[in-house]
Amino acid sequence: MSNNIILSAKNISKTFVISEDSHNTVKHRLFNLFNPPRRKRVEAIKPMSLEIQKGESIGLIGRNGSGKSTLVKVLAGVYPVDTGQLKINGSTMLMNLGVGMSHELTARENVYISGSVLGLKIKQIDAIFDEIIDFAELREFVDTKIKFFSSGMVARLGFSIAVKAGADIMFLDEIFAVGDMKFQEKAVKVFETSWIAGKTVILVSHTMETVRKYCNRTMYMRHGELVYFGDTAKAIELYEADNH
Ligand SMILES: Nc1ncnc2c1ncn2[C@@H]1O[C@H](COP(=O)(O)OP(=O)(O)OP(=O)(O)O)[C@@H](O)[C@H]1O
Repeated sequence: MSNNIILSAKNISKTFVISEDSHNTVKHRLFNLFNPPRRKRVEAIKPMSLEIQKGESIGLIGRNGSGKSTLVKVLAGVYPVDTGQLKINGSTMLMNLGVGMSHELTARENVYISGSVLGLKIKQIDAIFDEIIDFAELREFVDTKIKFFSSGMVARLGFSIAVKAGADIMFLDEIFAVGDMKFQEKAVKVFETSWIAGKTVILVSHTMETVRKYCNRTMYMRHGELVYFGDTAKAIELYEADNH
């Protein structure tokens, strides 16, 4: 892998097998004993190859169900690939509605666990702990189990950890869609500071303005296929043309 390439994927794919269970009442099940529910294959990620350079800010767009979340989960190592190879040259962090957070643990415990997963030592986490909690505006809830948090509060905690502890590659799945307006403004501000400069970011978003503003290249997905990966304006144009 060349020095500047932080992520390289060759022919990766991911298929889910789901059962189309229409037999969900007792009556249906009894009358269909010999006619089990059918299994359906969903090719969430059709074979694709891509390379991302260090420091790039990449947009990921596409309609609901086109495979965006599955792709970031595969690239972040949450799901194993079915085929192909994935090479990552650094630490990764996936931020969406609380993925990676343990709901039975408190905000404090989650900060320490996420920090260690990101490779920080306890002392390093101690040093940024207050900043994380204050940025997330969760001081009052620091010792509350996050299962009692709203989804926006969980997202705020995840985003604050990302901002303060940071991984080499940040996957941000619809982070601007969660959190209240005030927090969204704060999240956007982070993007406008130098934070984004040293990081490699993959931003999943349905808001074209955000993608246009912050992403130097963009991937457009349709039905699990990577239709286009390149210039952001062109990707948005293709997406909008398909959805007219
Ligand atoms: N864990 C899973 N098990 C089975 N099928 C799944 C799973 N996760 C996703 N899928 C299926 O894979 C396809 C792609 O879903 P995915 O969530 O990646 O789309 P998306 O582009 O992120 O959608 P959205 O914009 O709504 O978030 C969909 O058909 C979905 O039903």
